[in-house]
Amino acid sequence: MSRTLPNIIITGTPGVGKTSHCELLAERTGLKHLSVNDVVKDKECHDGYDEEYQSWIVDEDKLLDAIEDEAKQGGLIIDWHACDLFPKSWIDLVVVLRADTATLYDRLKARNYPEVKLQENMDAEIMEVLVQEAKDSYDEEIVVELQSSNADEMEANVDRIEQWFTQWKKDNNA
Ligand SMILES: Nc1ncnc2c1ncn2[C@@H]1O[C@H](COP(=O)(O)OP(=O)(O)OP(=O)(O)O)[C@@H](O)[C@H]1O
Repeated sequence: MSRTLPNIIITGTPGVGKTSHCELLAERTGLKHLSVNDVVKDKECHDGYDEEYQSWIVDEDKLLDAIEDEAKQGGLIIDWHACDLFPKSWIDLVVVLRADTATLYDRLKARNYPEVKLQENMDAEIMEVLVQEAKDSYDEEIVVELQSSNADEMEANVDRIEQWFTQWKKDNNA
């Protein structure tokens, strides 16, 4: 069964602005902001908490089971710092947000991240880990890389994704 609404992944290194983009986009489009972090916590899709990294150890199979029904219906904006776990057939657009390193450093520092986690995330952004993961996991034509270092860029990104959504609906619900 084909979806009447698309599923969009908004991904990128922690701190690039995924949540901020998803919230704004959800308001504008009526799509549902699916914070994977919240699903992992609320539906206990994890094997415990890693104190050193201060993050959940995600059980990907449980996570996929938890969101499968909703994803198959469509209409989700999936907010997560990884993208390779979601089946290709679920996904219509993958947005990889980027931020310049000085900006990202300040954002992560402001969160009081443990040093090891801060360094790992900075390295991931510099090495373009998420861009590569997205390109390796999905057809290149559905992967878009957008800058998110300031408010103007965020506004322009949300406008652009909203336009894509309007076009998708025209193309798929004729
Ligand atoms: N384009 C932007 N312009 C200005 N500030 C931004 C922008 N994007 C994010 N921020 C700010 O950076 C901080 C981190 O943003 P946000 O929580 O949206 O990132 P995230 O990618 O969702 O992080 P996480 O993966 O940890 O959930 C917030 O304080 C947010 O207001």
